[in-house]
Amino acid sequence: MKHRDEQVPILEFNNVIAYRNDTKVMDQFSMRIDQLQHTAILGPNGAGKSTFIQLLTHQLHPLATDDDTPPIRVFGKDHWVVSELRKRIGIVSPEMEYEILHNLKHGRTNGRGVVITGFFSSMQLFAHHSITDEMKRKADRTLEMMDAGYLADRMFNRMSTGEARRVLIARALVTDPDVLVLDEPTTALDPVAREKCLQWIRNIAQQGTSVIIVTHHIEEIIPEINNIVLLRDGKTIASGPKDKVLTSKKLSTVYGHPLRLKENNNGHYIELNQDAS
Ligand SMILES: Nc1ncnc2c1ncn2[C@@H]1O[C@H](COP(=O)(O)OP(=O)(O)OP(=O)(O)O)[C@@H](O)[C@H]1O
Repeated sequence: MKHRDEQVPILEFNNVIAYRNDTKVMDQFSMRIDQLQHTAILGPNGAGKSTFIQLLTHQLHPLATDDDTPPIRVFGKDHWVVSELRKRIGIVSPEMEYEILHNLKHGRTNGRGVVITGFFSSMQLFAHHSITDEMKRKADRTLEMMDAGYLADRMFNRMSTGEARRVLIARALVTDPDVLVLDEPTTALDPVAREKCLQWIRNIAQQGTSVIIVTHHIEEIIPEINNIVLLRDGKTIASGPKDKVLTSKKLSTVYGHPLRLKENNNGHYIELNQDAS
């Protein structure tokens, strides 16, 4: 069980304004995620989801506020040593998958090696990284937790997309983070791999790690998610408990098209209202 100060929110974004090049891509974006909440940040293409992740990892910085209130606080603090922050927030994103594969062109790394990069908050292993036996054992244990022990010695660029995704989730979990952030976790997975991936994420959430899923796929909202943030054009359209925010009306607003929210045994999905123009 993790030791946490349950009074301190995991994340607070207060009227965040952010630019990419000269374009304003976050415009007064506010939200809060408390400890023990599992959250989906949902929005259409271009809503600002990748921007949110870049702000979270300090790859991008928000504009300072007029009154010096910190626009972003993570675990109650507005200043972090990035490598320390990355150990407390495990992230899995398509960009990371791409970057690790790209780096592998310059060297061969197996599943264990990819997981070990999580200890160094890096995308590849360098000669100066001193890898301990305990790190190797922890990497193997974390892979086994994801039913991926058999991938420890397999080269990363010889894995299927589903296998690589599991290894990246293990990489994100190897430092026992408080929070796991998943950017469109089931993209490019076949239906079986997708269901398995969602089941592992459910297990992780049930074991006490806060999960944040950033996505435009309603289907990725696992039952454990109890907090929803709807994002469009860099602004918060709505946020709060799932039963209040995940409605046909609010989703129609966020996606800019009339639609109906449906639910079956597998979870939520949407149907477009074809009568609407
Ligand atoms: N480097 C950039 N320079 C200028 N504008 C950018 C840049 N990158 C993204 N944007 C713009 O910022 C806005 C938010 O983009 P972002 O990638 O965060 O959205 P997203 O929700 O992740 O989209 P998707 O679901 O398509 O990945 C978009 O309008 C996009 O065109």
